[in-house]
Amino acid sequence: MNYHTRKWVKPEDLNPNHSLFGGRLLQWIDEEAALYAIIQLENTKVVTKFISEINFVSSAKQGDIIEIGIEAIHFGSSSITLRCDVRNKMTHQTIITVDKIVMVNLDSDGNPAPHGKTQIEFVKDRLNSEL
Ligand SMILES: CC(=O)SCCNC(=O)CCNC(=O)[C@H](O)C(C)(C)COP(=O)(O)OP(=O)(O)OC[C@H]1O[C@@H](n2cnc3c(N)ncnc32)[C@H](O)[C@@H]1OP(=O)(O)O
Repeated sequence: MNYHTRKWVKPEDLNPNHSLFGGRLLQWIDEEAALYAIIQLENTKVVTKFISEINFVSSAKQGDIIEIGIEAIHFGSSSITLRCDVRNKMTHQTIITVDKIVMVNLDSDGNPAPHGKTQIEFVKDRLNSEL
């Protein structure tokens, strides 16, 4: 799993108990999943279809640095299924796990469309193959 994104937990990210607000974390995860799917599928019209059970394992507090990891676990016809782990950057303690996030590739009319992808690709390899 690659941890591409780091976040610094700030006062505006906290709940009334002064720990990281779960809704904020889910917002960050959804955006990270969308970015990951857009890059993999090479299409900016991708939406979140399904998010499986979410396990809040531990909390984060103000000042913590957390990192969001995403990996693709299945390539469907129009969909890509992702797994997500969020952990404390310094201690690697898990904060949240999401087993399945299904993102769907859309055409210009907003309908599901085959993406033609079958495996994880890296942008640097795509650029090298264009040389
Ligand atoms: C990043 C964001 O913020 S996006 C904003 C939030 N998301 C949205 O607004 C999406 C709203 N939903 C929709 O517009 C529609 O449900 C669509 C276009 C995504 C999908 O429409 P559907 O009629 O369900 O499409 P369809 O039945 O063809 O399924 C499309 C794919 O999703 C998968 N899928 C559909 N429902 C589910 C489900 N409940 N769980 C897992 N996968 C599912 C299907 O298996 C299919 O994958 P495949 O082509 O790889 O086999």
